[in-house]
Amino acid sequence: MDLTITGLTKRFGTAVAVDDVTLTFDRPQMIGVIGRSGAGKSTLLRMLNRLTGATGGSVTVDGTDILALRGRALRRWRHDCAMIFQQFNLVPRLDVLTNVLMGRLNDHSAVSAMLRLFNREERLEALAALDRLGIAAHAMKRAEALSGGQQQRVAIARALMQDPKVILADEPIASLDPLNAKVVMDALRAIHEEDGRMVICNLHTLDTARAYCDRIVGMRDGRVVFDGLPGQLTEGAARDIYGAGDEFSEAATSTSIESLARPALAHAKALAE
Ligand SMILES: Nc1ncnc2c1ncn2[C@@H]1O[C@H](COP(=O)(O)OP(=O)(O)OP(=O)(O)O)[C@@H](O)[C@H]1O
Repeated sequence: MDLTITGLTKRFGTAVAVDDVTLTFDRPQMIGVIGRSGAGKSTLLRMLNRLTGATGGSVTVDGTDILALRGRALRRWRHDCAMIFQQFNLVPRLDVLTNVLMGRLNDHSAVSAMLRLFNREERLEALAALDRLGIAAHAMKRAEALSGGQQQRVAIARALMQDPKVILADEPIASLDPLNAKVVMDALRAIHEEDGRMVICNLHTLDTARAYCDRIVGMRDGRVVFDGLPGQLTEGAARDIYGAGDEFSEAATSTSIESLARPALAHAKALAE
């Protein structure tokens, strides 16, 4: 899979949120996008799945112009490109299983989804996705009864129901404590490694990006100011990205997730239980 972003720009009035960004992702890596608040990370991701329109530039996936898609073709792309949000975006009063089945909304009307008209095969698939994330035991609970880390895993299971080629995760751990952050990042990493899906993950924190990502893109004031391997992200490079002076401290961008060897999903599940 080849995702090519060329000269991508987004203006809100006179403010430039994303400024002439050019990036090529030519294989399904796990990519971290880092930068301080307001750097343009969310806007970049939202343009990729067309939640936000672009002001200029292009995005192509295997040669198809994503920004020109309409109707059925746009729905198909959104199906291929699942999005995970900081605030999980579950339906709090619905049970976990139905929330996961919502990942199939494209194949059902919203009405049949609310009436829970999913077939047995889909329900088993949703349960399997929850099991993979270590939370099948919570399938019949209301989503709002789960902890933040569990809710984010429900959101990941919902994304898996789309069988996406790309998972866009917009600050998926920003609302979580370090242990839950680790469980969620382990799950995203395992999904990337085991399924070969591309994961593009906005992160506030350097250490998480270094520990989990194959490639790191640093943004500052809407522009890409770093694009390299985790090992190339030196303190000097980090200073450039965060626009910090001598007072810069990596600790200020740390989630305290220890840079442990990445466990397989089964291990992540055990950790979470
Ligand atoms: N809908 C909008 N209307 C106006 N300005 C916006 C809108 N969305 C984003 N912006 C502005 O665009 C810039 C980039 O915002 P964006 O949310 O993409 O940054 P970010 O790096 O994701 O930040 P954070 O980590 O805080 O989410 C900011 O200056 C923001 O205020």
